[in-house]
Amino acid sequence: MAAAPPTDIIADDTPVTAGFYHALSPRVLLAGGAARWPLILGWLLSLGASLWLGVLQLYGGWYGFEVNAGELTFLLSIYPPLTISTLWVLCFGYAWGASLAYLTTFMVGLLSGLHPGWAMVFGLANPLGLLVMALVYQQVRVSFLPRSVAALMFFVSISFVSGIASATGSFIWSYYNKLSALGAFQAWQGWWAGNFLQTVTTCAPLLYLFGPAVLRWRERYWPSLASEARYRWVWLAALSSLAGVIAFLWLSFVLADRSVMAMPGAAEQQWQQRALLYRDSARSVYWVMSVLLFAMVFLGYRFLTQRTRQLHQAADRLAQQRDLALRRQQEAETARNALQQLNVELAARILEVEGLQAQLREQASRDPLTGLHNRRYLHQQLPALLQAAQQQQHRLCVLLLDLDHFKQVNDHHGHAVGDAVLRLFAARLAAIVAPGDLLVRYGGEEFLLVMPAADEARVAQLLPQLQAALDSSQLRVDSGALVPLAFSAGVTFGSGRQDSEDDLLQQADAALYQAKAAGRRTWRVYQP
Ligand SMILES: Nc1nc2c(ncn2[C@@H]2O[C@H](COP(=O)(O)OP(=O)(O)OP(=O)(O)O)[C@@H](O)[C@H]2O)c(=O)[nH]1
Repeated sequence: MAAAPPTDIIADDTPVTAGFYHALSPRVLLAGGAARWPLILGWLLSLGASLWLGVLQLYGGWYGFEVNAGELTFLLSIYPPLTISTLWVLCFGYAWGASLAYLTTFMVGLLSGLHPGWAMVFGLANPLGLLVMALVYQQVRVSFLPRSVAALMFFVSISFVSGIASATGSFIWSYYNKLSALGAFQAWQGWWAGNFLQTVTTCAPLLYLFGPAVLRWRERYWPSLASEARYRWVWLAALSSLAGVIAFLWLSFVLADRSVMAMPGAAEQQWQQRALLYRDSARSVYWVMSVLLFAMVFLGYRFLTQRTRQLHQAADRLAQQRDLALRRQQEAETARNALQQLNVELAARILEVEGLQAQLREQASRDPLTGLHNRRYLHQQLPALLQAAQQQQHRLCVLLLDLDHFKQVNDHHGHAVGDAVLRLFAARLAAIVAPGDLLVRYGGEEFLLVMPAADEARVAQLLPQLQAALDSSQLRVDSGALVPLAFSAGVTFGSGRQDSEDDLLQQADAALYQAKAAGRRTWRVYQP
């Protein structure tokens, strides 16, 4: 046995197993489901049982219990097929139970001798009552499993309204059988009261005991969430209930009135009988009205609480969505800030990298020993200097300077002294360089000086000045000996034609060769 749900009113997404009306439509059934055939077989068996019970009743001649309420005597009608079809309506949907009720009543009507046309109309009574029940349960979402006092009270109230709607069949019956007014009145009383009591006393316990298991079985093969209550047909449910009540009142009074008027005789005793009939019928109406009033108030209350709860849930959902949106916004803000920070850091890193690249470029163009630019730098700069000289139509002066007998310095005093000599020579050279001149360490002990604006006179002044500076440098080694420092130089001003870089370098080299050949510590100018 399933545990009782915590409350009989549950949110919209409550599953069918909690006992909320949710029709298993033929469309769903056609779509499949492993238990499709067992379900159809069950329905056919129910139809067979209904017919069998109906026919048994017909031929057994038993239609219910006779009730004596003072002057009112009526047959409390019992109709077993109604219980079976009500259970089908609640557990599987209106169509299942209504079709079952209609077919059974139609067949029983035919067998009882009703004209087929009348039997067709007669069969509609119970489906009408079941419609009221299905409609109310669909719209006001209260569990039809009577597993709480509230759910049971609700079930009783709906059974009453449904019973009255089902009792419309009694008029067809009375009309067709040409019953007297009193007979029709009795039939009507017995019919609705019977329907009502039968539903409450049979369906409620059966639903209580077996409902959960049946719904679990259904849920296993056709899992579905109860559809959302939209209150679209609440007015219809309310109207049909109201129509049932009005019909009940009207019929009670009209039928009682007709019954009394149809009573024969005018003796005192007969008048007394009439009065008693009126009294008893009025009393039954009061009772029923009390029950109805209670049911209406209860229904209205359930409806309102349910609606309020839904509105609360909707408000909560909205608040949650708003909070979520706010949180998202804050997260986006944080992400944006972080991104901006990253951008700033990235820009700083790019600057750093650019600085490092410039540093690397600078390092790559420098000679680490002397700190002068290197040959690589010369080849980067010389084309521009040459082009500028050619455009301005002046001669470019290129000097190639080479230390004399430098190998001996290395050999006699060691490499460290050789390095010191190279640094000293570079420093003296740098001292005579004018802005705009280009000085590089060209090779081991070779240096190249490009002077865009120098002429022979300037060279003739500069080189002796450089030798003098070297002579006065007095580089003394640990042994106390002075290291002799002299250089030779080859100078070119070009060949007078369109010289290339290589031409100029070869010319300077050739002039240097001549200077060396001339005994060193001298310089020569290239003669084209
Ligand atoms: N200490 C030191 N020696 C170097 C460096 N670069 C080249 N040398 C040396 O410079 C010397 C050049 O020798 P040579 O080409 O014979 O020239 P030289 O001895 O000066 O002879 P001439 O040029 O004909 O006067 C070699 O012994 C190289 O090892 C350097 O960076 N440091």
